[in-house]
Amino acid sequence: MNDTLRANILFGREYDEGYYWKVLNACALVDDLEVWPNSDLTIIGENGINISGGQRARLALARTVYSQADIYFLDDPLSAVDGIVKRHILDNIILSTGLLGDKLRFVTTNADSISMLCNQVVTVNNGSVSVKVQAPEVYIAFNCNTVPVSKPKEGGNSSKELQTVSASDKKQTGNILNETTGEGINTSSSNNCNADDNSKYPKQWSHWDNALYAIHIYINEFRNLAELDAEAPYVVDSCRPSAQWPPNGKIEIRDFSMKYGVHHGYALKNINLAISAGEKIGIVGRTGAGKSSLAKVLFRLIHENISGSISIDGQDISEFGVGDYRPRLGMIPQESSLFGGSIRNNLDPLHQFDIEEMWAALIKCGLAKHMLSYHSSFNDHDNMTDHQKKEACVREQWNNAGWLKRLVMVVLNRVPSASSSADIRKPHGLDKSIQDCFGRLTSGQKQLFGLCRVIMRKRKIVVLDEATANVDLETDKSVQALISTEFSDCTVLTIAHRLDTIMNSDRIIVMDKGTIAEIGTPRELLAKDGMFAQLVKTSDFGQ
Ligand SMILES: Nc1ncnc2c1ncn2[C@@H]1O[C@H](COP(=O)(O)OP(=O)(O)OP(=O)(O)O)[C@@H](O)[C@H]1O
Repeated sequence: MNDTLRANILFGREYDEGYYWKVLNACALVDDLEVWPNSDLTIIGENGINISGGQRARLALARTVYSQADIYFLDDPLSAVDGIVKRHILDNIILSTGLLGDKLRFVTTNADSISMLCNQVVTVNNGSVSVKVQAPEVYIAFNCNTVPVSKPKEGGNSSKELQTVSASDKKQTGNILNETTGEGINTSSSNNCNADDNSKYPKQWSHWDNALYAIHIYINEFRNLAELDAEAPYVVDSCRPSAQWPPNGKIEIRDFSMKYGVHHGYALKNINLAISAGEKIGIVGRTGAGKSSLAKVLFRLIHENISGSISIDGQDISEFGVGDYRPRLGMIPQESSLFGGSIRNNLDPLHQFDIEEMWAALIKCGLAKHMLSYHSSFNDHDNMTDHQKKEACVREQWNNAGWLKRLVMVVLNRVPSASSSADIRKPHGLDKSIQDCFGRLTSGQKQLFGLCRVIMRKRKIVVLDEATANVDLETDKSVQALISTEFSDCTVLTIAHRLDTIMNSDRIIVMDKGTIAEIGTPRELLAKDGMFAQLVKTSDFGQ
């Protein structure tokens, strides 16, 4: 909700100060409060737009823990946080030593290191289910000392100050974009919340209250849009990138600092960084450390309260219009957005690519087989020969062509052979709606679509922001292998909590409180035995 952090956690329940701070501490949220202008009374935007992915996940966890239910379903609650915070949450919430220690807990996970700690493991594989009852591994509590137990200094608790913040907390364009395309928080369910469509609202609210609340949000959204600061110009006629820009992908960041608002702490503080063309960089750090903020400034999503410069291949990026600049970089965000409509329109809304390119990308990302699985000729797309795949593309092109294009295809001898009688456009070609082909997409499948889009566009600089956090380890490995072949000559910046994802990087950056705390090859950083080594020790990778 567009309300304070506290209201988002209480969610209509009474404020029990002692238990509330216990929950905040157990969710490792106390540290985060230091950089927010009004501690736990800071307004977090609709869908948690003002906070990081890991902070959103921990807020949802705090809400459900605060509700004191008897039975908990925690849907992959730890995938968005780093190893140290993960341990903290296991100790303080999920395991027998934690706040939920005496409750029945169902936890979905793709990490063996977590299932090892459970009494029963239900494995779901291709629709079949197996159950194993086990003695949980003895867990040695990890003393991470990350969070003070006391509540932080009382800062801006007066409603007056609250008003000040909400009035000055104007939205950035990037946030509005995120907000209109984002999916909102997946809260874990508890028996104190309505689990239906109204789960967003406190239980005691009537439908009228809900309707009024919705209208309130609607009006506020318009107000926010009206108050939106003008972005940098879309196109600057005197400085336009050539079609091939950037030629190499070398990045230089000098003395760069950024705040999300005048009342906020620094999200990025005095960043100095030189990345060579083609280098593969892993970016890690505690949740809220500034990793996504670094990606945002690279895409020029933040315009105010910034200082310093960023250049790519020697060109200061602030000199370009944002409309010219942003599409030159590739990005797979924490949550890829898809919209209703055909697969074709989702991959290529501007109709810039031909069908072969789209199919090739879908095949590489392992999505094509879903689309073809019902078709008799292509029951198992993985088993199709290259020739058959090519035939499928030609058939698709033929099916979609008007008479003139078919004529051109005849002249170019690109007519589908009689043997490829399958009309793959119907019912499972690119014009099929995403929903019809995939039903409800998993977050992992959405990410694969994001990858598909980037593969088609072949950018020299690609940023992956927790792109594979929600896919299982095996898929993550194949995605990483795909990235290393597809983007071998590109500069790739990979933000990840899961260390397997970035262990093969040329260099690793460890971020901490908006600064670059460590930088070096994985080997150098391990030998240094600093923050990176600590993250490795606390991660599944370390085990
Ligand atoms: N739009 C925003 N407005 C205000 N503060 C923000 C906004 N986005 C992020 N922040 C704050 O900036 C800090 C850095 O956030 P960022 O998203 O860069 O962290 P992160 O390292 O990517 O975290 P995570 O691993 O949880 O995704 C956090 O304290 C966060 O609360």
